[in-house]
Parts: sequence; C-alpha cells; structure tokens
Amino acid sequence: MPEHLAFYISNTDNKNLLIKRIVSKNLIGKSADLKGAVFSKKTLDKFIDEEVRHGNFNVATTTSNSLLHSSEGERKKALLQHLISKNPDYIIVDNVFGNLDAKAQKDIEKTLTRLSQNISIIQISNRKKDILPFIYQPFKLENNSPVLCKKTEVLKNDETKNFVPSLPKPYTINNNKYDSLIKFKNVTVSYGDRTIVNNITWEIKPGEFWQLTGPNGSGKSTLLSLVSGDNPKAYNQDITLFGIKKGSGESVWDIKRKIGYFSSEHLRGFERLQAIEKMIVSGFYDSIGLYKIPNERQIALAHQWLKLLNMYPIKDKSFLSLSVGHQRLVLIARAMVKHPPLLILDEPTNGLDDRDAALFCKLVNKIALESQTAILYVSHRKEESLINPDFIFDLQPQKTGSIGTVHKTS
Ligand SMILES: Nc1ncnc2c1ncn2[C@@H]1O[C@H](COP(=O)(O)OP(=O)(O)OP(=O)(O)O)[C@@H](O)[C@H]1O
Repeated sequence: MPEHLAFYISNTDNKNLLIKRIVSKNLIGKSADLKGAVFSKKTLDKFIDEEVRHGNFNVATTTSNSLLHSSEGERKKALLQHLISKNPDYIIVDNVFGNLDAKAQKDIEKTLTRLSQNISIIQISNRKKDILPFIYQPFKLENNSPVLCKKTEVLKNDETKNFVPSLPKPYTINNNKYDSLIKFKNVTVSYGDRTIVNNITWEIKPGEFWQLTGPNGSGKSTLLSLVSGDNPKAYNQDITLFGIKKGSGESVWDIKRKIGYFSSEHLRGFERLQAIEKMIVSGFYDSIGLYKIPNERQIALAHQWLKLLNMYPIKDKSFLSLSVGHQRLVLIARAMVKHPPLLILDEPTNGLDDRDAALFCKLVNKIALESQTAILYVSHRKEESLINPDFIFDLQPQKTGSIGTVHKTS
C-alpha cells in the first residue's frame, strides 16, 4: 500500500521550497526513478501560457473550451485528470480544493481516495479542514523541516488587537445618492451557441451585503465581468450601473472608479517594490503605483487605515515583504480608502491559511457593519468567521443557461 503525506502549512512557510524539496526527493526519500506530478497553480499557469504563446492545447476540458476560456473550477478539474492520465508514481496536490464547488470537492476527494490505492499522494494544504481523510497524521513545518502536527491543531487567529479602532471615514462625503447600484433586467449571455446565464434579473442597493453562489462554470465570473465593465457582452442588455444605463455613453473608467475590486487571481499588477503606506495612498488615485503627491488629509486617512490593520509601525516596509494574508488586508484598505459604493470580493480567501482567512473575514465584517459600501462576495468556501450576508444570489445551471434565485438570509 503506497504511503501518503500531508503538509499543513501557513502563509509564512516557503511553499515553493517545500515542493522543490519533495520533487528533488531529499525530503521524503523517494527513489529517484519514480515519476511525480505536481498539481498546483504554477503548473496550471504553465499550461495556460503554452496555450497562449505556442498554441499547444494539451489539457482537455469537459466543455472543450481552452483552459484560458474555462472557469477556475473547470481548469482545476481538467488539470487533475490530465496529470492522472500520465500515470505518475506519486502526485503532489497543492490547494486541491480551492475554487471548487461542493460537488467537485467531493468528486476530487473520491478520485484521490481511489488513486491512493495505487500511488502516493502528497498533499499541501493551508486549511486544516481540507486534509484528505485517508491521511491520518499531517506534518507542519518548523524552520522548513517537517514535524508531526496534532490532528486538533489549527492555526488560531491570535491577533486580537486587530481592527479595534472604528473604520476610517470617507475622504469626501459622497453626494451621489444612488437608489440602486446594479440593476440587471432579463440579462442573457451566450458564448457561441451555448447560453451561460439566462434571463437574470437582479438588483443591488447601497450598503447591502450580497453573496454570489453557484457551482463551477455557472457564470459567476461572467456576471462580475458585466458589472466591472470588461465584458463587451454587457452591451445590448438591460443593465443599469450606478444609475446609468449601460451603453448610454458612460466610460468604463467611470464605472471602475465606483468599484473596489479584489480577486485572489489578479495580484500580478502589484508586484512592484512599493512601501505599504504608498500602496494604501495610491487607492485615492485608481493607480497601482503612486505618481501624484498626496495631500495631508489623504495621508492622515491612510495612517488611520494602517493603525486599524496594526501595520502603522511597518508602514515604510515593502508591500512584497508582507505575508500573503497581510498583503490582502493592505489591498482591501487600498480599495476602501475612498469608500466606493461597491466592493467586489472574488474568492478572496483562496490560498489563505486558517489564521489569515479568519483575519480577512474580520475586516470584511467590519466593512459590512460600519460603512455604506455594498459588498458582493463570491466564494465556494463557507468561512466560519464571516458574518451572514443580507442576501444570496444563487446561480443554478440548466440546459438553457443558469438561472438566478435571490435568498434573503435573515
Ligand atoms: N470567453 C469564453 N468563451 C467561451 N466560453 C467561456 C468564455 N468565458 C467563460 N466561458 C464559459 O462560461 C462558463 C461560465 O464561466 P464562469 O467563469 O463565469 O463560471 P464561474 O461560475 O465563475 O465558475 P468557477 O466557480 O469555476 O470560477 C464556463 O463554462 C466557461 O467555460
């Protein structure tokens, strides 16, 4: 019977080094002849890069779309099947359940359980709940070396001092009083002859907290792209954003300015060596770097945000020196300095460890309770630390495209 291992890691552990050491066999002592496969975001990005640069479509998806044009969940399912088809002797699976809906998680768990009869599974996870049931004794890392981790041990959020002050006030009092931020009336989107979402009617009003749910490929990102201004399919539809009918001459930038957008998938633009304070101040200008001289009030507000995050003493440190979890808190503060009418959070805790996910949710709760900003939260993961949203918009796929249903939660 093959041996299986799990590493329960935190966001401050060096995951790339861990994977390198496993692959080079000097951590778990596998024979050099064994053939391994790595299921990770990095591997997925490499295959997408191959498609885009060289036209090599090596990974088949269930929809026959390229990986580039597939949803996050579709990509992960396709990658796992592809790696398994190469008959590896062992497989390293990193964050295997992130971005997957409940059914896909169950399916992948079943696939890996079946596979575990014949090949070694080495799991890397930063969420304790995700550890595969057939792996009884996970390891954690201490100084980059594996030590046994108690089954009950969960990274606890001990940063009780965080988020004690009230939320900083907006820079300007927003005189634009919208009756409604987003209004979709009978919106239908198709790619080729495939209808993705069908007859969607949905309204988000100021200050509301919404969660958008639905299985992989049901059209959540498609709906978000209609809102954030990037999808040409938004034209010729009955969509009203911030009181202005789509297609009536509004500029995409006008729309974008009113939205704070955070996605765990789109951090690449922020890989500049920028001080934490400057990152937050740049939120006043809708630019990634800081190219303008901020005024005193903007700096004072940025300092209030830094104090709220407990990062004032390290404000001059590079943003890149922060852990992934703390980087996300800074990006939320950056998106929130202007108190935009709408904050979109797309799978925001994906890739965070238990402690950082709890911290992140605590900040989202504070924004939901103390600001007039409406929140649209998209996630497959049920976070225990997150307060209940006011409403859920649930997309359920049908043959003729997904339909949406509104649920009021309280
Ligand atoms: N440009 C495109 N061309 C063709 N099909 C597309 C394109 N973009 C998305 N799709 C398809 O539309 C469907 C909906 O995708 P979308 O990304 O909106 O789903 P999702 O609900 O966000 O999924 P996930 O939870 O997996 O991220 C998917 O089946 C996807 O393959």
